[in-house]
Amino acid sequence: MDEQEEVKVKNPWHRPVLIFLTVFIILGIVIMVSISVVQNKPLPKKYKYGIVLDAGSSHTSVFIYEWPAEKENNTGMVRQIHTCNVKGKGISSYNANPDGAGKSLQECMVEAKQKIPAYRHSETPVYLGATAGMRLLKMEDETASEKVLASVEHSLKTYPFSYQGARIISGQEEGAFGWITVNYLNQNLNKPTGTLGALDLGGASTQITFIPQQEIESGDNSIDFRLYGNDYHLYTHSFLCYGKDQALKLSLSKKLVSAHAASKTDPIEVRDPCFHPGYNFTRTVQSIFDTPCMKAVNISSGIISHVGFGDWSQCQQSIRKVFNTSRCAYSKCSFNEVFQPSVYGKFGAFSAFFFVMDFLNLTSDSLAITKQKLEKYCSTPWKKIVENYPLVKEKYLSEYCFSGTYILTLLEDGYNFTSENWQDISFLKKIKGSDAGWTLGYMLNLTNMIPAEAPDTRLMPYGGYVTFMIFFTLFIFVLFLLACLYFRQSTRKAQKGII
Ligand SMILES: Nc1ccn([C@@H]2O[C@H](COP(=O)(O)OP(=O)(O)O)[C@@H](O)[C@H]2O)c(=O)n1
Ligand SMILES: [Ca+2]
Repeated sequence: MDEQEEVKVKNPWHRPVLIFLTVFIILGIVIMVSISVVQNKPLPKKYKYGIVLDAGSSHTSVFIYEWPAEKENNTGMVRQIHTCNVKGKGISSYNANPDGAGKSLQECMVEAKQKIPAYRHSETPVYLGATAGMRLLKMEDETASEKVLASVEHSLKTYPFSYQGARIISGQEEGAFGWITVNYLNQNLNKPTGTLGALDLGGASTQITFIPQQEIESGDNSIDFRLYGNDYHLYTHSFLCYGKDQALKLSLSKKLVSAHAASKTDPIEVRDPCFHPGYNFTRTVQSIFDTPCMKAVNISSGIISHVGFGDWSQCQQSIRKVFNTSRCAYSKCSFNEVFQPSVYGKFGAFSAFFFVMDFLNLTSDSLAITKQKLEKYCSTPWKKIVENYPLVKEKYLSEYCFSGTYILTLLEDGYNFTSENWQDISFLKKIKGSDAGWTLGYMLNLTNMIPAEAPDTRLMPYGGYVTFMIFFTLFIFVLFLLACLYFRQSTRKAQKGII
């Protein structure tokens, strides 16, 4: 046995074998690390696309979305890359000329073809959702609304995309998908953080959606979702006819009816505190009553003289008359006998809430200051307003005093916001570059891009994984070297002992 050990210690091949082994191991580690880096390198990003047309009461917008093909189910991955505003009015205005509705989409759809790479066209879904303007047309003339939808369907099918349907979405869908959009973009859905309520103001309807702290007493106002493994129980309501354009007609019709009762002049003069002093515009009675939101009235004169006198507090009084708050069959209501729990948490207010408040520079003041500023704005003479904003169309310019006052009254008297929680409302247009609105949520839902359960995630991110592998391999290598060193020393000791 001693003889054998002596032979081993004195073996002349011992050192070259050790060197060879070390080089071999280093080479092995280098190869292993290189393969792991190459293997796990992220592939060049490929994108997928989706198109949603928001056929609103006042106009149609085309939204193009993009997302990395391999990360479909991760939250916050879809982003808006382009919008196109269709020229002219909303599709519901083509009731007498349905073919025009489809044709109106042409320019924006051609633009969509240019924005999306051709190899993706055939797999890019296109959805059209129509909101309150078409809901009203359907109530007024169902055949006309079907013809308009058939016309936009025919038009959308002529493009190389994957047509997925054109339909009137319900008020609940409009509210719920707006809520999903803002919370998806804020990446609230897979975290235990609070969610953001959604306030959407259109021309013909308005939506309020949030997670309440109390029970939802009416089934129509309740919506349940399971998203990324969390259950959401939402309150939502859509008020048809309470978009800002329809609300203006409601309010004007009430003023017209009382002016008609009091005055014998022809045309009837309607004095309006919601329009600037010096504003004077001739309207037809028909232009106010051309909506199913009101019962037709028997007013002989076809013409009214609409005269402004700019008094904010009287304007608010007149607007309060369009909200019926006298009856409520639940523990609490917003207005028109609609159940609404107390508003709770933070809210994002978008669409016309933002356009109007942004124009009036009222997006970040307290409720008291907001009222003061609005009062001053409404009392500014019309001549001065026109001078101050030469680039804004007079029709839009004339309505901001009404719209601002309507927004305040809707939020305070309608939804029961107070000066304490006014600052919980953020007036916003976009979140991280994508418009707040129902379209993104609608597409995410229809393409199943928000899973009910949280997707499986990797143990560690790519960079962390590679770093870990390199350090771990080096660690093992160092251990190996130490072992070799130890082996060498112990054999030397053994050698000395023998000699
Ligand atoms: N730059 C803009 C764009 C729209 N708007 C208004 O925002 C509202 C958009 O409503 P909409 O067409 O989406 O109508 P709904 O179908 O949602 O009721 C209309 O009242 C437009 O006049 C605005 O005030 N400023
Ligand atoms: Ca809208």
